[in-house]
Amino acid sequence: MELNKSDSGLLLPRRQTAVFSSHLSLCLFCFCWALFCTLSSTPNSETKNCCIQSRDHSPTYCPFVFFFCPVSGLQRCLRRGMKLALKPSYGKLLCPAPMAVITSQASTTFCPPVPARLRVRGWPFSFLPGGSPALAVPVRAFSASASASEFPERVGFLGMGIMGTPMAQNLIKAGCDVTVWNRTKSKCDPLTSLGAKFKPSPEEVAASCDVTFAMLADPESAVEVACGKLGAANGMGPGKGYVDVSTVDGATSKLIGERIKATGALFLEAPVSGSKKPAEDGQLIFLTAGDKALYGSVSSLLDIMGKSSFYLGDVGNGAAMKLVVNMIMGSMMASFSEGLLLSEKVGLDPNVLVEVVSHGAISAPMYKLKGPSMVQSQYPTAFPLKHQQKDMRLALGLAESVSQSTPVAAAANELYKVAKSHGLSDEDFSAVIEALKSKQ
Ligand SMILES: NC(=O)C1=CN([C@@H]2O[C@H](COP(=O)(O)OP(=O)(O)OC[C@H]3O[C@@H](n4cnc5c(N)ncnc54)[C@H](OP(=O)(O)O)[C@@H]3O)[C@@H](O)[C@H]2O)C=CC1
Ligand SMILES: O=CC(=O)O
Repeated sequence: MELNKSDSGLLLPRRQTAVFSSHLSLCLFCFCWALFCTLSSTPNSETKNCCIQSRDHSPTYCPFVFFFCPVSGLQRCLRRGMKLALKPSYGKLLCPAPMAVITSQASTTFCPPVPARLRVRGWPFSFLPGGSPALAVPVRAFSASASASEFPERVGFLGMGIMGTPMAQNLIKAGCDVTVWNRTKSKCDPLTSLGAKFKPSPEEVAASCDVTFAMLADPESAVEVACGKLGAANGMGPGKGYVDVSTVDGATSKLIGERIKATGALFLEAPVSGSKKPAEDGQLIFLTAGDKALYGSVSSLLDIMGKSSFYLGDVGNGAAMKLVVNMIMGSMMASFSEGLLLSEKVGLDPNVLVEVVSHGAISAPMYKLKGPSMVQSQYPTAFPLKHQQKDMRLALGLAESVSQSTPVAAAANELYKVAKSHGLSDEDFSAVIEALKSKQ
């Protein structure tokens, strides 16, 4: 085919040049802005105690942060004296180097708040190393952008277990007005001592809040708390939202969603990936599906509790994604357990196996985290074994529903069942290794 010179020979390079120059101008602008911010700001009484820090607390200067500071509305958070944690993912997107401690150079005089609708998530990052986050997921790139004025006014939290407690704590620490409930009331005490309100039933929590989160053990408890006699649905209505972050199957999630939506409220399923420590550190991954409007209005809250979130469409997709992820995780842990025991039986040091694995392609944070304690037969509970077995069971049901063969997961599930029968339900799921020991 004959090529049109003006189309292929000239215009394309020109376009590239234009893109390059616009990026260059933007970078130049960022630099000037950063310089201006640094020179013109004088920490005042409102800001001098505030800082933004990455998790590694390394005091590296990053000009991009100064550029995004006014855009992100960070000022309003700073004015309220909040200490904001800039998450690693945010840092990576903004800056090629690990970063950053930014003392509050950003003064209120040059950082006027910008309305939320003008805050575009994603586009500014496309020219930075690593490309646009939008390519991978709708990453909440402006994690630090949530100012208190954008939070839903009153937030309810139902279920103060291993996960619910730190999640609610992070909301309280971020300045949200939180009301809690738990079946065992005493577990609410650490939250109320941090400033949370308490209501004696899920219904009353939902009635007194704009949005209510639920973090419950399993499908049965999730349904009971949402749809039972004093369930949250009784307190829901138009203008409210219910976000179920428990790990349940799609059918359960749909049932709860329908009950909630029948009241005129919105529903979002948002199971989380990440265990006790990520929950404490606000580093969870939300797998959401359902009402997109609710996803939008709770995004600032998800930002506080997590490092990223995925919106997956219709209710059921979040649950399915979570079950697939946990099915893989459960099989990985069972296989790792076999490897540890085999290495020991043939005279190798299982600690060295953990080290070897950590250097190669099958390296996983989970092995590094749990391996050393498994070698010592210690299983401090982060993710209870009974919940892992529940997830295997639900994942196998999901596979069955679409006739997908999952023999590895089925075998792993049997091991978790054996471990449960040995009284290990409330131990960490890494205690599944004990099921292999007792077989020998
Ligand atoms: N732990 C982890 O690492 C992770 C867990 N998950 C999932 O999150 C959910 C919660 O996990 P986690 O916090 O670890 O679990 P916990 O067992 O620590 O907490 C379970 C919560 O559910 C409540 N609950 C149980 N049964 C009922 C019931 N019948 N009626 C009312 N409330 C009930 C418990 O109340 P009470 O205190 O009264 O018993 C408690 O608040 C599970 O679905 C789990 O699979 C997801 C990611 C990670
Ligand atoms: O569901 C458990 C997790 O670690 O994720």
